[in-house]
Amino acid sequence: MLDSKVAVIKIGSNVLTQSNGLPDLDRMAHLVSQIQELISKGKKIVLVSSGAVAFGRQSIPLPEKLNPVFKKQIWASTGQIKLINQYQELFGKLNQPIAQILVTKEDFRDRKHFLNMKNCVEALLQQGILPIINENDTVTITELMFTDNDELASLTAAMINADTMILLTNVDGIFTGNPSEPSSQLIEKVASSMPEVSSYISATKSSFGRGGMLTKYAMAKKSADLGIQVIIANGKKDGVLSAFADKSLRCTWFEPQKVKHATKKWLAHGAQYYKAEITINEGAKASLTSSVIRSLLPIGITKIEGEFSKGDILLIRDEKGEKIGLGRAEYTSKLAIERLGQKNQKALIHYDYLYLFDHD
Ligand SMILES: Nc1ncnc2c1ncn2[C@@H]1O[C@H](COP(=O)(O)OP(=O)(O)O)[C@@H](O)[C@H]1O
Ligand SMILES: N[C@@H](CCC(=O)OP(=O)(O)O)C(=O)O
Repeated sequence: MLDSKVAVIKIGSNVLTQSNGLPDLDRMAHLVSQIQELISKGKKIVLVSSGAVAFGRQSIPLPEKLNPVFKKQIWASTGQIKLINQYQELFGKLNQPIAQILVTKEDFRDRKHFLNMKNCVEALLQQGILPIINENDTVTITELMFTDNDELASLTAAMINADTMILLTNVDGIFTGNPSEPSSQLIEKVASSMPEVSSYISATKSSFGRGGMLTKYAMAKKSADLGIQVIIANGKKDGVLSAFADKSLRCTWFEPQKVKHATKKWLAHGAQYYKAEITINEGAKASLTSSVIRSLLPIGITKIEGEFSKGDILLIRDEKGEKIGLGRAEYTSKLAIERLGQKNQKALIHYDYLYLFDHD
């Protein structure tokens, strides 16, 4: 495990909930004091906390037959107040100011929203205020939703250039089988050279969680590829964050790769957020994937599908239709179509805003 200066800590619903569904306020208080201890040691921490639906469900009984979307909206909107009030009370006792940030997927797609959000989080950290982020569950339904808060934590870690992401759940990490089976062993380290460990993970979720261990693994792997060390650990265990600080934590640790440029981190998460698609010819593909730094010029583009504005994310395909990367448009689709296949035109995607899936 490496030292950390800037960390995103994500707390799953199960960590904050007892098996009977009631909020686990003792656990919450214990985690709060450990987070505050890390902050007092000079660490910059952003907290991504689930729990709104769990807190709402516990206090607002709703008819079984009610539309599930309404149920979620009601529990999330009522539960978020309880959740944040509880954090306010607990951190308040330790004189730690907090801020609440509720976000949607759209806020990560739109470059302006993204930068506003990033600036806000950085300003809060600079003032010693702990940002507590959750999904704005009342407006995010179906395709607008993050897979779960592990995805949100991973996007946040990339956004603030965190060196560490800690995913706290109700098991010690990823096991070689069902964690409750005695024969299952904890996988302590995941390196990029290792074969996929996803085959060990079953789709079962803990009773109050949303994404399950598979999204945790996918997000952890992606973040580690971007240069962020990731820890999946048991938030139900006493002293979990203190053990992280003194490197004695029992967990699954993802070894970080070379740190990627901030913009490329934003793009790396853009796979689901792209606005339009472009196809490039073999020459352009060879040029982009060579070791020389190159931008994508209109002469190498053969097809544009969909409309886009300057700043939107574009998916790049090769002539066989294979997805090869993502990039940020330097100008509109209208201009790009006019310049398609032409020489001596400004690059549609500048190298600094280009992210290649396999060759980056
Ligand atoms: N191979 C595995 N190793 C560890 N946990 C696993 C594995 N396969 C499935 N799981 C399940 O994943 C659950 C954690 O994911 P999730 O329910 O999303 O938690 P959270 O609410 O903390 O996000 C564990 O409680 C465990 O039951
Ligand atoms: N935004 C939701 C959390 C959804 C979610 O991802 O939960 P979890 O899998 O426990 O991290 C809430 O606050 O209830």
